[in-house]
Amino acid sequence: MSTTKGLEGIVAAESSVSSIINDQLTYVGYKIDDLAEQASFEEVVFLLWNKRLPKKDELAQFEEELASNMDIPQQIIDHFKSYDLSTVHPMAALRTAVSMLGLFDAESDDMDMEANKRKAVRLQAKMATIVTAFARIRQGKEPVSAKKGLSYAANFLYMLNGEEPEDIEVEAINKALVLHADHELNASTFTSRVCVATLSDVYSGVTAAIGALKGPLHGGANERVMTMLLEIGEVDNALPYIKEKLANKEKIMGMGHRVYRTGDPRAKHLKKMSKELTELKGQSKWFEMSVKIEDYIKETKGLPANVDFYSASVYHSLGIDHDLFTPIFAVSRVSGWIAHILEQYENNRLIRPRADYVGPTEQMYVSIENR
Ligand SMILES: CC(=O)SCCNC(=O)CCNC(=O)[C@H](O)C(C)(C)COP(=O)(O)OP(=O)(O)OC[C@H]1O[C@@H](n2cnc3c(N)ncnc32)[C@H](O)[C@@H]1OP(=O)(O)O
Ligand SMILES: O=C([O-])CC(=O)C(=O)O
Repeated sequence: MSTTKGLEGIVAAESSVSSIINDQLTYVGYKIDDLAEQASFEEVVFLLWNKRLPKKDELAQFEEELASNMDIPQQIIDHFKSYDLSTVHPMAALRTAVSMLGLFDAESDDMDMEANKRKAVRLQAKMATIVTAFARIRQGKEPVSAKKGLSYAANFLYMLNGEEPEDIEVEAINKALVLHADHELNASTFTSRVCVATLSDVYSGVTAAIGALKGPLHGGANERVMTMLLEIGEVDNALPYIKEKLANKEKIMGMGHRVYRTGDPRAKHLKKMSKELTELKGQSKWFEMSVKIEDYIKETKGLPANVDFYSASVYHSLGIDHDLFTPIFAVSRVSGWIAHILEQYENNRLIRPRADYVGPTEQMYVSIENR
């Protein structure tokens, strides 16, 4: 048997959720550039789940459904309060909380498609609340409930900070949520599909996906980009720092991609947002430093910046804690995970590849006394 390390280039599913063709990303055939510039996150979630854009009244109804499902069980809040939160990563808390959510959902194991769609709304709605409640509780504050009439992006910031955000902040979060919503068969989405292809439930699929997103080679890279920028400290230190990392054969976080060769089409939108926001907040050094790194890695290694690279300085300029960057990714990507989970259920077959055995053969068993 021949193997392809990391399953590179292997087509493992048919999907009509999103596509990457010639380095262009579309959601259900709509260009990411159009969606990033014009769509609300709620519109994009509707699109991914229904494979069409909503009409005005459908969108209003969907927004209302999301907004009215944002509260989370008090037991999850109490559970958060019971940890030593100084040692808990919010992605671990999110992974556990989503698994717990399944325990409070009477339809958790109902595999009917309509029941799965109802769970989808509840899960998408509650993800933002889980992340923001965790963030507040560890600061010794009480969680803030969602406010009626605010968009999903605005409510995320409202529940995080306890005050209504500025328009530009909402625009930045909405754009980030739109850009992160789906990405074909990335590692976490593949994980969710493998999980539910056993006919396990939606909560299991999403819990598994959160675990996969957490790693630094995937969603966890955005937090590490900020760690790197902080270590660099000043624009003039950027290139010596990067050269030393490369000399030590270390990877530069936020750079490179398994699929994109010429560039990640999402990065330019976040780059623009990063420039605007860092200038507005008097922190343009984070943007300038990022540009230096991006240019150098592109020139010397031919590697493009990925979606995680500029999202770091965008979130930092919004004053968001760095370990919440990956949870924000999850708050968006859960929409894509769910779209893929529903698609998997619709045309399911167990996902079970083979391994090429390279261990010893023909071993003789020796009893424990004689080893
Ligand atoms: C939302 C997302 O998940 S986007 C990806 C987020 N992850 C990151 O930003 C982490 C940094 N990037 C990486 O680790 C990689 O580019 C990945 C994991 C994204 C994709 O990698 P793969 O397709 O598996 O490529 P792989 O890791 O095998 O690297 C191929 C070569 O490019 C180099 N390379 C790839 N990415 C980087 C990087 N960020 N910095 C330096 N070198 C890199 C590798 O060292 C390797 O070089 P070699 O052939 O001389 O050994
Ligand atoms: O597709 C991938 O491998 C990683 C990625 O960019 C994403 O999940 O958004």
